[in-house]
Amino acid sequence: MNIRRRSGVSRTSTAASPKTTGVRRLAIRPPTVSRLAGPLPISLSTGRHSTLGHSGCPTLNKNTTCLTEKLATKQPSYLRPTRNSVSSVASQRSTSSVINRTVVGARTIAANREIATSRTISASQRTTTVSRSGPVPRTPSELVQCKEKLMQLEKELTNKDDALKMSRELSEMLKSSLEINKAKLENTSLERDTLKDAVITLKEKVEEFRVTVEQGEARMQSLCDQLNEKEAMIRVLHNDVVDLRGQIRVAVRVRPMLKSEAEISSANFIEYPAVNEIAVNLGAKSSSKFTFEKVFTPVFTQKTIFDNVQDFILSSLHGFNIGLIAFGQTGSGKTHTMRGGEGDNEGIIPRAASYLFKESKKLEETGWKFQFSLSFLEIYNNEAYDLLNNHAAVKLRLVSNVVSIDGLTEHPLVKLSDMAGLLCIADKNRKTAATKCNEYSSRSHAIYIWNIKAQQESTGISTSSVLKLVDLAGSERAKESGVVGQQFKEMTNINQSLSALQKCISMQKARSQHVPYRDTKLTQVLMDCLGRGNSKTMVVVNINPCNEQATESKRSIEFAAKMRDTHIGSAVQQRDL
Ligand SMILES: Nc1ncnc2c1ncn2[C@@H]1O[C@H](COP(=O)(O)OP(=O)(O)OP(=O)(O)O)[C@@H](O)[C@H]1O
Repeated sequence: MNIRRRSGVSRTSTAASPKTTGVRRLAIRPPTVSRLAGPLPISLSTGRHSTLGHSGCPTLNKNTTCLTEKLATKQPSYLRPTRNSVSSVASQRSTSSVINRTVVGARTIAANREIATSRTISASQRTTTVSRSGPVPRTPSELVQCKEKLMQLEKELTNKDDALKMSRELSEMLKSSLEINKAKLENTSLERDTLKDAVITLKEKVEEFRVTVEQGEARMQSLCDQLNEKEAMIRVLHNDVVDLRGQIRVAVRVRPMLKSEAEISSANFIEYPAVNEIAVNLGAKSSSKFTFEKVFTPVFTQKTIFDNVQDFILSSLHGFNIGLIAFGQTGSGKTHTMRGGEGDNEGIIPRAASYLFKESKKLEETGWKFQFSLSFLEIYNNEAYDLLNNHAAVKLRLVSNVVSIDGLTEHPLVKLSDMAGLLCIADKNRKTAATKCNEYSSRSHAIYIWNIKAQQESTGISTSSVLKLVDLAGSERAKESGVVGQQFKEMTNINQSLSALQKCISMQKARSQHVPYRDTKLTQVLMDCLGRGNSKTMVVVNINPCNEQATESKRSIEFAAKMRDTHIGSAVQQRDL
């Protein structure tokens, strides 16, 4: 009976439709609507819970029922029905008792399920005020719908629960990440402070270093200035020494007798009374003694010869024009002295190349920079030819007392091996010319012109100078040699040029206003090395020791003595403007 009375109880949801159920809306205040979302097994007349749990729905398990009972006993006041709702329910009781029994059973099951699941709903979900209940199911299909809805709700609930779990986990992760970041931030702040301190220390050190560098630079500049001064002083002293030995220095070199000569000749007209003295004895009545800057006896090697001329050659790097001339009769050893052979037999020209490269490297350490270039000129029958350009003819011009050679090729010398290549070309061109004319090489003057440009950035000084290494033609006298025709012409030209050379040097000695440099091609080419303001000259007179050549040898020595006595004022360094 109790059950029947209670079976007329309508649902307590706020969403219950009074029209359908005949139950007036209960004044239920949220907050935990989700708990109350399904129909509850509550007797509206007594406010007590339904006891239909087990009997109304056999499938309902015991636990769920107990839960329902617990909930019902603890039902809050806002779930209790009003008086109006009770009377309304009573009027409906008889007509729908059967349905209600079923419905109530179903509602109890649903409510129990919902209550059971609602316990896991989060606090946020509990605040929702939406009612999930619909009209009370009256038919089995409605019941099924109700069940489906319930399942759907449960599913949603599970999903939300999962989402909540994930949110919680995420929140935990974010929390821990926040903690880590906080810790990191604190570390970063500490590091930043440490770095700030380090930067300040570094700045101080940089400043100290800058000051030290400035002081070092000033010291270095001062040392460089001192070095430059000393280097300039050394140059002056070096050139003073060279000048003291004479602006025109004359040396005599007597070559040894060749094996072939020794078989048919003897060499006893030359004597060496003292160091740097040579005596020529052509008989009891004709004996002469000469003194020179140097007398190189036959025992002197190619190396010792060069050692004696290298300081002279060095002056060319200091901005002075230098002329080193090999004079002598045919076969006296001029080419051997200047060009020489291979290895130990190398002459002055290849040795000068090595020396200039070596010395220029040393001077580069004091800030000097050098540029070298080379030209090879040949003068034959008073005409000039380029030995590095297929023996092409070139023209000499004198402009304001400065010689310029039109068409003469100039070849840069960057490294020592460049010189060797150019020497080969020159030798080849000379040989080719020699095949056309017998004894050609003895009849021509070969002039190796080494152009030197120097610059010192720190002082702004720049110089340009030239080193001319000359292998003159043989100096025989035409009349005495008895040659005729082409050979006579050659010999005449040779002797004219050699006489002009001697004349120019003599007139320079006499400080003549007019020195006839223009007279021959040879003197034109050599004029900047023959006593002009910035020049120094050295003549090596080569002597054939054989008695048969005694007269010609004596003449050569006398020629040398005349040049030796010539005095030319001190040389002046050739500075660029
Ligand atoms: N100091 C020396 N030691 C050994 N041999 C030498 C010496 N000087 C010259 N000779 C040799 O003597 C010969 C003639 O020398 P060289 O050709 O140099 O004379 P030259 O004066 O240049 O003659 P030319 O005027 O005909 O060119 C060569 O065979 C050379 O090798």
